[in-house]
Amino acid sequence: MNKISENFIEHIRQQLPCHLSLDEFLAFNNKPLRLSVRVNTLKITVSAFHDLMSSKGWRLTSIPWCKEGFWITIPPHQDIGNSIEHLQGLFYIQEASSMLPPTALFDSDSNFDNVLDMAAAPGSKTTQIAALMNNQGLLIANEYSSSRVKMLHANLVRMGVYNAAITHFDAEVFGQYLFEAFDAILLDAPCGGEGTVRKDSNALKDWRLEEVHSIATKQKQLIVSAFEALKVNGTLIYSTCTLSQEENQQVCLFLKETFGDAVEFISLADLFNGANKATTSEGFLHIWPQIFDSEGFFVAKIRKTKSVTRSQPEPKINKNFPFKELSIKQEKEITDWLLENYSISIPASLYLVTRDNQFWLFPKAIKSYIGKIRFQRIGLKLAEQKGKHLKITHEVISVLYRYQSDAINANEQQAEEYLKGRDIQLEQVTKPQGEKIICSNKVALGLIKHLGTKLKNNLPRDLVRDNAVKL
Ligand SMILES: C[S@@+](CC[C@H](N)C(=O)[O-])C[C@H]1O[C@@H](n2cnc3c(N)ncnc32)[C@H](O)[C@@H]1O
Repeated sequence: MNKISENFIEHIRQQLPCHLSLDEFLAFNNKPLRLSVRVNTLKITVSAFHDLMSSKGWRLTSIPWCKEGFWITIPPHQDIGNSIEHLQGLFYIQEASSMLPPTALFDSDSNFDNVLDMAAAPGSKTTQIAALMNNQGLLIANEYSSSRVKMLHANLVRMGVYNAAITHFDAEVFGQYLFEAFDAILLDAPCGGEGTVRKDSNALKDWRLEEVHSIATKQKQLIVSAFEALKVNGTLIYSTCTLSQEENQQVCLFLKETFGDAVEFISLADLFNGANKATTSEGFLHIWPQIFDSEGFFVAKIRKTKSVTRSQPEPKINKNFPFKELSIKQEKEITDWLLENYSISIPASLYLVTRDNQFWLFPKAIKSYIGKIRFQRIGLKLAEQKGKHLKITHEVISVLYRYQSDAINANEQQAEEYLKGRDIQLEQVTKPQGEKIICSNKVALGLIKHLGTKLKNNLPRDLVRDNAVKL
């Protein structure tokens, strides 16, 4: 039994809609969650993924609000988080209700040139948004916690994202630094996590109303910042994995009180078949765990109908940007090197820059944001100059490589060995072939050096997984 504070039960009794039963709510909070994954269409199609994983004994059931999302039943003892397919970024283990905010943002085939994800780590929704943008335009992913920035970056690389830039701020700064600058913003706010008790049995053990109020104060500051950073006609999604109205409806209503009719709530009642079962009178989705047998969640969709007054003056612009664009000649040299040695073409939406002895690929759409805010990391690190030679990075292989017949296609045993950081012995001795890309299921794993007798492992040490496993 999950420990649920009596104070919380009393509090939620007052807020539970009258057509839902408290007993059922408590019973669902003690039910294990259904396992769900989202297919990463930047690396594999849904149908190819379906075929691949069915062959490993998975049964996939579609999630009604996400075309790429599936509840899965899997054979016992499969460690899917350490599987080759997971480490390759073919899928993200993501709770079904957490797929809703990006779906709500990209509803009715919306296409955005620039998106801000204000509280992004570990990146489940950032990587979902990048896939919905098909890696085009610009996706700024912000995270306040330093250790979580690292996870965010690792997930962006694993999932093959190249249209992103990472910032590392308290998200309150965006309204001031990037006023009315984004077509679309997701504020997946830090919250009390009351909807997560099915995966975190202690989530409701020490619940206190004062904490709810304190988090709600922060959420109000963050939603105001988000709204100020939104362009006119832009779309804001506000979401949480908590249930109290203080952190949900009341935060959105506070935004409306602050900005009046510049704030329009867009109803989510028709987002998917059955959404109306969880829709509030304002058109928000308030997902109680028993409605769709999921985590508890809240999603609001907000449009900005007109410009608002800046609450803080425009800050001084920082002109010191250490990266320089390449000359046409240098750019051609690097592009040819990449194509000839690794069969990688640079996508048209990226451009090359250099700093010290490094070469990077930035999304072109970043140009209008440079100097306005400090970035932690932009795009992809491509290569480093080592003497006369260029050394390619693992991240470029992982993100940009598309299968070619001259790659080494590892079998599952070899792929597992490779991800464990081991060399792969060859059954037949052949002529050494030098540096090559090794793939599994035609998706890159990384680099090896073909020595004739074995494939020398060149996976970066921080990506070695002792527990990597073939399913
Ligand atoms: C609900 S989680 C985000 C989950 C993420 N969107 C995902 O789908 O993977 C909230 C995140 O906000 C971060 N955070 C907390 N305070 C913040 C602040 N003031 N500004 C920006 N991010 C903040 C937390 O560290 C946490 O990573």
